[in-house]
Amino acid sequence: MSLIVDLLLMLFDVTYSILCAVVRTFLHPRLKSIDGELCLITGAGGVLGRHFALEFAKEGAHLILWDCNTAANEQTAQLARKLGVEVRTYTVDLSKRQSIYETAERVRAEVGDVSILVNNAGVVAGQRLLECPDELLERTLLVNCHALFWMTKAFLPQMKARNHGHIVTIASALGLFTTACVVDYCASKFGAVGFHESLAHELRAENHYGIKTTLVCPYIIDTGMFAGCEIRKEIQSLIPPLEPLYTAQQSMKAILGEQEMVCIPRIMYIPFIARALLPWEANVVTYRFMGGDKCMLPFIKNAEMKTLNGHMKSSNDAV
Ligand SMILES: NC(=O)C1=CN([C@@H]2O[C@H](COP(=O)(O)OP(=O)(O)OC[C@H]3O[C@@H](n4cnc5c(N)ncnc54)[C@H](OP(=O)(O)O)[C@@H]3O)[C@@H](O)[C@H]2O)C=CC1
Ligand SMILES: CC1=C(/C=C/C(C)=C/C=C/C(C)=C/C=O)C(C)(C)CCC1
Repeated sequence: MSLIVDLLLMLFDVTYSILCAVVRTFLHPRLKSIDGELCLITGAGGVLGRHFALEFAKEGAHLILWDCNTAANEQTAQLARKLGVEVRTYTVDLSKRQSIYETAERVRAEVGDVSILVNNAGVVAGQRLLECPDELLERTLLVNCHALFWMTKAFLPQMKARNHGHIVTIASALGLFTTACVVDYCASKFGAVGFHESLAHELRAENHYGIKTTLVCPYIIDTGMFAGCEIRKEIQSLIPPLEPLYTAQQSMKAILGEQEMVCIPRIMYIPFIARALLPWEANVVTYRFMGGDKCMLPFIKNAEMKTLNGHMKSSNDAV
């Protein structure tokens, strides 16, 4: 008898959550205030990280900015301070667990408890598997995936103690479906998606309803990180690379609306669902038609040129 009651309740909850999601899609959800909250952003010297810092500052959040690039991080801090919030910067190597734990300890001692954690820093090797040095492959996994464990272990305990906080994972569309020549990146972002979802379940199972989680899965963003990556020309005009500011603003809407997951643009839900529903070969031919199968080849060429020129990525002066 209790099974039938539970089943009916579950079906009611399923219907209710679908209706809520549909309503959310068409109406503007209520956005929470984060005025005065302490927000930590990793990769804050980078293009998207800088936009996040400025968007959070506009909402009145005080900032802790982490990056390995001290100069770029300071530039972000200067821009954010002009918006009237307190900003502290920390130089940290996210590929090193000890560096994360030591810097987290400093943040706790010097500033206090972080209530919003935005795991944004990310890297990509930009080479074919067999041509890529092991260290570069390993770095992608360490920065994009392992760092999520150490960051969360460092800052979640204080959130739990107050039953208040928000953990944001900047993953990727390539954490939901894959393409060729980005094995390190896809493995790390699939890892990030799995990490994020399991953590969200863990918090729910423990009734920590005050701690929110948001997973952000963007398509190509025009930041330079994936410079050259392109799909079939005719389709590219239908799905152009995202503007970094637009990506940050869409992500903010999801974060402040306490949305669990967002694909940017929304059309990225289609290849995500198709990957699960269609046979493998059906996905292969669709990708081939859309130029998704070889989209990384010009990007790899680009990355090779940059390596030959002695630097791995273009500058961060886009903001
Ligand atoms: N660009 C795109 O097309 C997309 C990006 N994303 C994701 O968005 C996030 C932001 O990307 P984007 O702004 O484009 O990238 P950027 O390269 O502009 O920014 C990344 C920042 O992280 C820093 N960083 C790299 N490695 C470390 C490390 N070991 N320790 C500390 N900081 C580090 C970089 O420093 P440095 O400059 O010195 O390397 C840089 O400042 C990433 O997670 C990325 O995977 C998701 C979808 C698409
Ligand atoms: C594979 C594939 C596509 C191309 C996806 C691309 C090019 C994604 C790039 C994402 C990046 C660079 C993310 C970075 O984090 C389409 C045409 C959308 C749909 C068919 C399958």
